[in-house]
Amino acid sequence: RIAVRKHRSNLPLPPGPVRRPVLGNLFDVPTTSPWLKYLQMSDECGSDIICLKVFGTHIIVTNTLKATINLLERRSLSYSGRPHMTMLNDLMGIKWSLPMMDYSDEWKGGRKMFQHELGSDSVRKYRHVELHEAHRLLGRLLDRPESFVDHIRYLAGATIISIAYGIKVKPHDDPFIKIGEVALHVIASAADAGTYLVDVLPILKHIPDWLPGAKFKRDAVRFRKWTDALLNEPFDVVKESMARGELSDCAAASLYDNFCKDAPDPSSMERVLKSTLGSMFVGGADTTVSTLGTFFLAMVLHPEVQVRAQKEMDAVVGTGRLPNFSDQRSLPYITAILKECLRWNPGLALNFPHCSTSDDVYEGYYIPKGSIVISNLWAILHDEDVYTEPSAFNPDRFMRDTQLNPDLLDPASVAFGFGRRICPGRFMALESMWIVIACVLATFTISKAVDRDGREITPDAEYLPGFLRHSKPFPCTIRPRSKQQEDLISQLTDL
Ligand code: HEM
Repeated sequence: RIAVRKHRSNLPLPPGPVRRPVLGNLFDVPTTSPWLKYLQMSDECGSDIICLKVFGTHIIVTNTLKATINLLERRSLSYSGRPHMTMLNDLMGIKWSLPMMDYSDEWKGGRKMFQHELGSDSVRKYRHVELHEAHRLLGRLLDRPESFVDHIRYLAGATIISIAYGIKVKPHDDPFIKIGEVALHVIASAADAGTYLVDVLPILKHIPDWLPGAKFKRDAVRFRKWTDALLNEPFDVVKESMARGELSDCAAASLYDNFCKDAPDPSSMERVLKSTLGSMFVGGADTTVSTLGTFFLAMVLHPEVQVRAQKEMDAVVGTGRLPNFSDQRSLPYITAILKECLRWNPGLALNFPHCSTSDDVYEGYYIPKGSIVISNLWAILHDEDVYTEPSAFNPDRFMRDTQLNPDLLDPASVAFGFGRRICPGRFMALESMWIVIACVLATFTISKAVDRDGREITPDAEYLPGFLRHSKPFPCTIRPRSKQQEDLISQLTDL
């Protein structure tokens, strides 16, 4: 049943499921594969924008590119806030981080610093770090191919820690990598909508810690140790290196020189610097893991794609060296694979929620101030009017003749969000993922694992629950393509 409700503004809210008294749509908020359920609601309502109401809060979901761009980009001034999440912001104290920060001058200061280091041009100065970490990944894949997911996670952490803080992590068991992994894990579990009742009823944050129902407060104390460590510990190392005059070639050094050194109020700029670096760490340590995991899965399931990619690689790079960034233009099919990974199984199926900061009217519907606005990225990236057979993994869709087709919607313009809150790490993420995919395809063949009876194991291509999507663990075989490729890796001097 569909409800069209008149609001006091006299205009209807966007349509949505019928509301129950008091609880509203509490039981209509989907917990599994919400992107599919929201799309279904949208079809049932005959509207690309729908509304659910939970305890007085309006949740607006945009299911098409048109509606998303019209709200989050064309009216970005009114749609760039973030909803307040009591568990993360107040109890775990991560309101210092850019993704959680409200639209404010402090947020603008952090974005400016981000842009200064990781903007489309400036990010190029960190290519040597991305290449170095890609090489280290190859070495690890040679030694312990079965742990490929751990290696990708290590790569993501090591890359961002090096770029942000100039810290070269240890080859194994690095304490900063550990901090990143645990902090990201606790943030992800606290961010999952519906995990903590205190997010729905913020008043609960005042109940005493010892009450049986106050487990969330004890969780928050435990979690906060890790998120505080993420913010403070690498920054302490930066300060020590700076005091010794040894900090260079990283975002911390460059931002300190450009924003803090001669600032009228250096200590307040240093606070922004610290939280910006922490935001790089938070944003960068787990996101690329999701898309690179999808890449390994896709290669196992689609050997024909891998064969074609390796043919392109051999024709351009040959077999006597590894690819580097200067090969990018000559390797369009490798780029097409990355685009298809972002589209086929986007890291975030639903965009990080925005919050509207003024009343608005869109296509005759009333959108009240304070609404939570969620864009259904998965629905946009699986729109069959744009991408034929959207559930198929087919990088060729991005090719025209032998080049990239500029007319097909680039998944990167969707998967990283929209408007003023668009992911500021996207250029770095794209560069880092591209070089990893290129280096892996140049040196290894990824294929199905076989069971004890010699039968191939086909992964079921399922994903774990959570707002950041990681594929369920699957076995696969990762072997060097030839002795020559194995030697190329063993001879790398920067491992
Ligand atoms: C495949 C990799 C990645 C994906 C799919 C991704 C996706 C996203 C998305 C969808 C958002 C929300 C945008 C919005 O609200 O409209 C976001 C925000 C953000 N991302 Fe990424 N991201 C990736 C990598 C990174 C990296 C490598 C960094 C850091 C270097 C980063 C840092 C951030 C930050 C700080 C925000 C919050 C921005 C704000 O609220 O102003 N991300 N990302």
